Amino acid sequence: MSAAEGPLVVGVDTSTQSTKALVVDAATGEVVASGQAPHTVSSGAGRESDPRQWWDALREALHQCGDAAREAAAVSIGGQQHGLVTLNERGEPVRPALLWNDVRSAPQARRLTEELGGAKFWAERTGSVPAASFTVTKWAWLAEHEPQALRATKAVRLPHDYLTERLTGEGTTDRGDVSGTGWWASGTETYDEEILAHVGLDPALLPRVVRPGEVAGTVRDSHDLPFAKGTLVAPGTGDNAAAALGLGLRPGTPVLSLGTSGTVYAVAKRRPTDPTGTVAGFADAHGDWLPLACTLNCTLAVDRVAALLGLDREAVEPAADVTLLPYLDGERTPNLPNASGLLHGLRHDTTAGQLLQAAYDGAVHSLLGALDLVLDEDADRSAPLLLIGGGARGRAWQQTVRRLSGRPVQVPEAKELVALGAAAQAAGLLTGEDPAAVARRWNTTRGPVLDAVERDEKTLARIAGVLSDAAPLLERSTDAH
Ligand SMILES: Nc1ncnc2c1ncn2[C@@H]1O[C@H](COP(=O)(O)OP(=O)(O)O)[C@@H](O)[C@H]1O
Ligand SMILES: O=C(CO)[C@@H](O)[C@H](O)COP(=O)(O)O
Repeated sequence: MSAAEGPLVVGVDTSTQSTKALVVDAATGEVVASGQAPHTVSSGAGRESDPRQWWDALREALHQCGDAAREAAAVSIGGQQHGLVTLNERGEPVRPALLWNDVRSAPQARRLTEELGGAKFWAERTGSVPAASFTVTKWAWLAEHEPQALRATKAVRLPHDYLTERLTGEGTTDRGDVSGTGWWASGTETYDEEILAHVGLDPALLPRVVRPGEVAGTVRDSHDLPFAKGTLVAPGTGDNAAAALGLGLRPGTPVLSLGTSGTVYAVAKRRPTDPTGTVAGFADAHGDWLPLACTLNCTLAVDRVAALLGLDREAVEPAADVTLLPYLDGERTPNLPNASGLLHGLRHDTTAGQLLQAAYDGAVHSLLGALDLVLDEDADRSAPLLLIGGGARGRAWQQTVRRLSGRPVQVPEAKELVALGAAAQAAGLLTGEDPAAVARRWNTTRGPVLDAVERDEKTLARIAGVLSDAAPLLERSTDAH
């Protein structure tokens, strides 16, 4: 037996690149054991993963946790948002999942927006104007390109739903993750029958939306994970909503997450409805809202630039007048799904380190541009930004965010805030507490605060100028994609 004070809970983050599992003492928040296993994502025009890999990675991550995982009294799965998982009558994937960063459905996003009353209609109805990331556009893409796969589909799930269902045997989701589908009406908190009918998706194929604090099910008999039959399973949620829980986030505190995606968000009491489409009006996993802006090019794009230059990711030099828009995967914020990377201002004396710094600047510029839009008017604009995700460990990321935001930056010591948030949700099931209050009790935001420095307005203005002048080029796709 472990020496934990309280019951043990397991929190999982099944994100784009890997699945991470934490075994956490529900009384103290101490991480008793952890594990991580990678997934593969297809390259080329699309971004797809086989959902069965997520299960295998979960099994491997739990195996790394050793005996502690066997003692878990409750478990919760947080996962990458938006991915379209299509299952046949046996619950097997019909085809690989289409992921959030697959921009092939950009034409469907444009078409659906126009066909159903325009951007304002979508923002009012679902909280968001659908971009290529949203599940509804992926379903429309499948209908057009693979009608046979559509016909074989007997259940539609999100990534976290898929794993939860394999644990419990029941098709469930939660309000946080379902709010990123494009077929959930955020005003009424129900599936939107008009939108579903428009895209030819039978609501019977969709999972039940479990309420915050409700049990999604219990671990069933036949599985190959170390959990005992009957272990409680929490609703789970999307990864950003899980991190919000994991930080015990209160309204108005901004978060910047640097992972495969870059995201900026805050908890809000008011339901977001941004008709420009910059801010997605997600629900959180708690009963409030999570206005959020997301970029497709963050740590992977900058690491790629470093690799091309043959540099360590920390080998930056002050960026001079060179601008690099690192839109290697197309971009969502700003909405340029066909874009590719763009370099401007290269001179004989430009160094590789300056080019690398320019990539960081380009990635952070997009996120900070959306920061004011996700905050309510009464939010304190001088409060520290909470910096999380794998990139938050990097000094170059930290310094770039400080310089371009002009705000203090707090870097929590806790590394896996998505998995911690899932663990807090599982703990809340056992104790009846609000999961965000559990996370506050665990003191998950503890970590150094880096003072504010003067905001680098010159660099921000230069990047904005290149972005605006290069608009026609950035809207054009290259031949290969
Ligand atoms: N010490 C570090 N400095 C900078 N970046 C890092 C560091 N450690 C990990 N990363 C970056 O973090 C990314 C993974 O972040 P993570 O939040 O786990 O991603 P995701 O949840 O999207 O799979 C990797 O792409 C890597 O570039
Ligand atoms: O699409 C979004 C948010 O809308 C992404 O944030 C995904 O949820 C993927 O997350 P990571 O794998 O980067 O954590």
